[in-house]
Amino acid sequence: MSMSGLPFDDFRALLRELPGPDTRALVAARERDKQLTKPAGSLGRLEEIAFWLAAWSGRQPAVNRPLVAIFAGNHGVARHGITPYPPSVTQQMVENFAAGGAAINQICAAYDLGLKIFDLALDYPTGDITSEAALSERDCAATMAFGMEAIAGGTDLLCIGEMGIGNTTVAAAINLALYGGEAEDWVGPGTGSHGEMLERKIAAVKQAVAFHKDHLSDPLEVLRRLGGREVAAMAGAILACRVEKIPVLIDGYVATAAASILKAANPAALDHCLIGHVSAEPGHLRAIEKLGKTPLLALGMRLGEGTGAALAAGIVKAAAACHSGMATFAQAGVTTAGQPVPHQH
Ligand SMILES: O=C(O)c1ccc[n+]([C@@H]2O[C@H](COP(=O)([O-])O)[C@@H](O)[C@H]2O)c1
Ligand SMILES: Cc1cc2nc[nH]c2cc1C
Repeated sequence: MSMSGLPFDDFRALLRELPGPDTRALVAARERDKQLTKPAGSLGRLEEIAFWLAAWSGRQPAVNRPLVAIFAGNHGVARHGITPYPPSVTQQMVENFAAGGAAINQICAAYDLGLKIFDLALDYPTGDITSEAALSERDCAATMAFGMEAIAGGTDLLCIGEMGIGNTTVAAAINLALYGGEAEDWVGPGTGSHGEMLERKIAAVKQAVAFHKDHLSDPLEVLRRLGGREVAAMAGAILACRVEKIPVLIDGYVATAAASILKAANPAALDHCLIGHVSAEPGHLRAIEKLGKTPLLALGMRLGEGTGAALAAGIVKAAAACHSGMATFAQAGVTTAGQPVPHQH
């Protein structure tokens, strides 16, 4: 997209004019569903998923090129001792993804999903959100635009994942800014912060939101000040999918925080998205409820790296396959529900 005026202007315009669902494809899917060889409604949520795919892809439900995108970033706030792992682990895990050794690699192989990793200036952590903005407006907008390019190679279902030591602190700060409440409502263990480390994490989130408090009514300012590069890129990718008619599965606590920025800017902005899995991170369910969504899976995972979304992609693939592959009653010569058969004694 071309950048004109202030760096955020194009995103603000895009967020105001988001395309709606394709009602023709939605009606066609509802009609087809009625004819499939199953009792009406018997595929439960799989039917809803098929309708959602139709509405937001604009065609008969199909998942032929599912893709997991992992965005990786590093965070200045990590210097406060708020996470048990050093920021160098972000780069090391990026290498592990490339070598095929991470959990997400195995899930992608098991479910036949593509995987792309986008590492975002890992040697240059974002600003420490407790005392400065994470990103300049120019950097934030450029990173959102970069995220929009994640789908350039083509996909028909995007799973949004991330990797970034310290980013559950950033996600908690975003949620506190967007939704209020107490820092304790939004801060959880992340990779394993407990005791004094968890107290420092809570203090950092409080301090960050207090420091930026006069600038948090604008969701893009929340992203720029309290977010990070992978968070901005995820927001951009979700937005690009809306424009390109690509349904989206959102992963855990951090990916949901990125999505929440868009929802705060336009209440309809996440209608093309489902939450793949509710993380064990305690604030995740609360954040999902704020979005008015119901996660597809609850497996007690708290890994990130797109794993929850990727597992849910298996269900979405199955929903599309049922909808598009099943025979109709007429094709299979199966009798439809009609008048009740007289009761025989
Ligand atoms: O997405 C989640 O629900 C989630 C919950 C806990 C941890 N993570 C991952 O753990 C990393 C951030 O944890 P932390 O403790 O360093 O903030 C980052 O790489 C995330 O992908 C992710
Ligand atoms: C090892 C490790 C793997 C991860 N994957 C996503 N976040 C992660 C954080 C750590 C620490």
